[in-house]
Amino acid sequence: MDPLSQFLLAILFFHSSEYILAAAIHGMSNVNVKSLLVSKEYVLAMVFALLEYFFELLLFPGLKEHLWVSNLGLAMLVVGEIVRKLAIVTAGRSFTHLIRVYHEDHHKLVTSGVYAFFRHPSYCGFLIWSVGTQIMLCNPIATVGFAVVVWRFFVARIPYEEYFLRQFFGADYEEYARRVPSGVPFVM
Ligand SMILES: C[S@@+](CC[C@H](N)C(=O)[O-])C[C@H]1O[C@@H](n2cnc3c(N)ncnc32)[C@H](O)[C@@H]1O
Repeated sequence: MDPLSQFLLAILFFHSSEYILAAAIHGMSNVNVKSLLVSKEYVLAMVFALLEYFFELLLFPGLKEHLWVSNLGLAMLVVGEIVRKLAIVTAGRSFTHLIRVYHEDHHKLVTSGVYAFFRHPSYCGFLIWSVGTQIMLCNPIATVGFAVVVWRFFVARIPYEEYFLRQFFGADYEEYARRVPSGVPFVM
């Protein structure tokens, strides 16, 4: 299969599986179109990626013929998808797409499975997945762009999320955070 078809399939699989998992874990009545995780910024980024792909295919076709680069991107995409989905399944009802700011009884601190290796496995997985999509398309500009934008997004999000996790789980979260790395590069 060519990289463009793989890219379109990867996007379709990622979003439909996010929706299906959210519905399976939280119930159909608790999911809506937002569970597809498609924001305006995200659509713009993907349109930019496609424009770069077609522009370079037309002007520098040789750039798109590095099979090993495409396969490296495909491998990253698969690894990222697996890490993220393992995180969602492991955290179960504790995993919500929106960051919880109030504690609910069924929200338990998860420290097992992939959470024993990283505090933010789903973010780590998404970072690998998103950069992998661009390496697979042999898109040099979008590869750097996606890495910087997605990384910056998580750099801002993680302290906010952990502020509430510390409020909910106190010393247990402190001890967990001391022991387990974030999983996102350069985030302690
Ligand atoms: C989109 S999920 C992301 C979870 C985690 N940051 C990750 O990358 O796998 C965000 C929700 O997960 C919850 N959460 C994050 N880490 C958690 C943990 N170790 N145990 C339980 N809930 C957690 C947060 O309270 C938040 O509502």
